Amino acid sequence: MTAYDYVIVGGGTAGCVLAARLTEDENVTVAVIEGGPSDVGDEKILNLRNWINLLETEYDYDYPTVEQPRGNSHIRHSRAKVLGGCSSHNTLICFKPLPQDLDDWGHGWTWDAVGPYYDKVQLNIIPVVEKDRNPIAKDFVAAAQKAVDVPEIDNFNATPFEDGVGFFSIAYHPEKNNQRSSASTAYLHPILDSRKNLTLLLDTWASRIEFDGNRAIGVHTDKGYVEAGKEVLLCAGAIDTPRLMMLSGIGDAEHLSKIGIEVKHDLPGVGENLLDHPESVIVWETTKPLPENSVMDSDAGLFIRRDESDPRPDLMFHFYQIPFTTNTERLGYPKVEHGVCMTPNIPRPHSKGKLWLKSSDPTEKPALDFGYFTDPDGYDEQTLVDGFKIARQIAEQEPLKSWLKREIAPGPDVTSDEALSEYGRRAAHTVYHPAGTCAIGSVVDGDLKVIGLEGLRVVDASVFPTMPTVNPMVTVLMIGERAADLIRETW
Ligand SMILES: Cc1cc2nc3c(=O)[nH]c(=O)nc-3n(C[C@H](O)[C@H](O)[C@H](O)COP(=O)(O)OP(=O)(O)OC[C@H]3O[C@@H](n4cnc5c(N)ncnc54)[C@H](O)[C@@H]3O)c2cc1C
Repeated sequence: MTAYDYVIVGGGTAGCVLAARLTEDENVTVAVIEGGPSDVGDEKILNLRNWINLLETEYDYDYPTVEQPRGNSHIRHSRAKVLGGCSSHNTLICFKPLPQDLDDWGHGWTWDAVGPYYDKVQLNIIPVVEKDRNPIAKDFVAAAQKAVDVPEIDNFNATPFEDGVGFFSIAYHPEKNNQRSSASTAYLHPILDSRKNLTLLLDTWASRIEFDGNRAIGVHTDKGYVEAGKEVLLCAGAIDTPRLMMLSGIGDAEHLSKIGIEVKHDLPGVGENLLDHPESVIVWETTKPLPENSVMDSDAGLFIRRDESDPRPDLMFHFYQIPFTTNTERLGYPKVEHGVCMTPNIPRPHSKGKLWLKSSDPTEKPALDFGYFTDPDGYDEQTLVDGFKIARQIAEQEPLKSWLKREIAPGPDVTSDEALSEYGRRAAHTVYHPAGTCAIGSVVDGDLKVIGLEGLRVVDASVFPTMPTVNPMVTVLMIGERAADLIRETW
């Protein structure tokens, strides 16, 4: 058995940041327990455009959902099993959170306190460079400006925006064959050989946290026990962090007792508040094959603000220069050889769900109920309906219009709000942003310490009390950076 000052569970997006920052002090020892393999030299991971081919492979924990009576029960939730976590597997679209997104959080997590951490993030975040700007994506940007009267945005991270269209900022290296700039490549690769105080325990699965009274003192894994002299830091992500906590007896006492887990600490918020960005899809066949150039086939997007009482946008679209037809093909719509799609999503959904354990078996995947489209005010489904209507306005506008041969799904005959909602919910997908299941204020305090216990913090997307309007990875990186400072304050 070996002891370290800090034991990090999960070498993912936040875990890599913490590991790198804490080991800047050579007197501090850190072990990272990571369920997946290294990404070093693995072209399948490092080649950003290959992201779509990683779904449902050995790099993906691939979580199903429970039946979604008002949504799509077939969604597979991809979660990466590799060093760098989802930042090694995702599309690396990078957004600084909007100020109000953080001001909503409380407990010391305000824009003023957290915003400055953006400047510390080490990923190579840049607006898509000219060589990667596909002509049809450019024409989408031009058409959207005209159709819905929004400004073109050159850099979404320059200042907070209310609405707009443009190419995304993406963490990548155009000079290195468009390689991914992930939490692993940016924070760990440069120090892997030199930091003797950093130990990576790869292909190792954490199954239970050990306690001495109320203090976390180590972690049991499939390869043995790892002792933590100072703290255990949970960075296993919004599904696996609450799962590990519950397997360790931390969670709703009634639920844990029912499945035969000895209750260590009654904390009903664990696994509650399961958030996501749901989306749907509208697909067109194009008149001809498209030019090839791109960073990762979804390089541009649009934000719309319908509610003028809030400065933030409330409807977002990704524009794909490939037909993303996983869900439409299942519904019987044709597969097309050349096509594009727009995926309207709900930046601040009103529906939310929860996750729980089906049994005390640590190998059994938890039950995920996102509660998609269950909000009683119908806000979420109306957002998709509005999205389809706006998408069609854009498709009718030159210069995009002449690329498009026909609408494939849902098809031009589907026009009523009811029919668009029905289609939109059945073809719904996830933007792959689960969060919120160990929220600040209910499971952790403002220092990210698990409420009522010692020596245990959560540092990952689980701690979001509410969903940021924008894609969340940069927010997770900023949480990692701030957590490192909160921990260093105790030295
Ligand atoms: C396909 C896809 C595309 C996405 N695209 C974007 C995007 O373009 N922009 C954006 O902002 N966001 C995107 N996201 C979301 C974003 O990547 C995540 O919100 C963020 O990376 C989550 O970070 P995390 O640190 O919470 O968890 P993760 O990065 O998932 O890290 C968790 C780590 O813990 C490890 N782990 C889990 N359980 C255990 C255990 N018991 N023992 C040992 N190790 C364990 C995992 O292997 C993993 O490495 C995408 C996600 C996916 C899946």
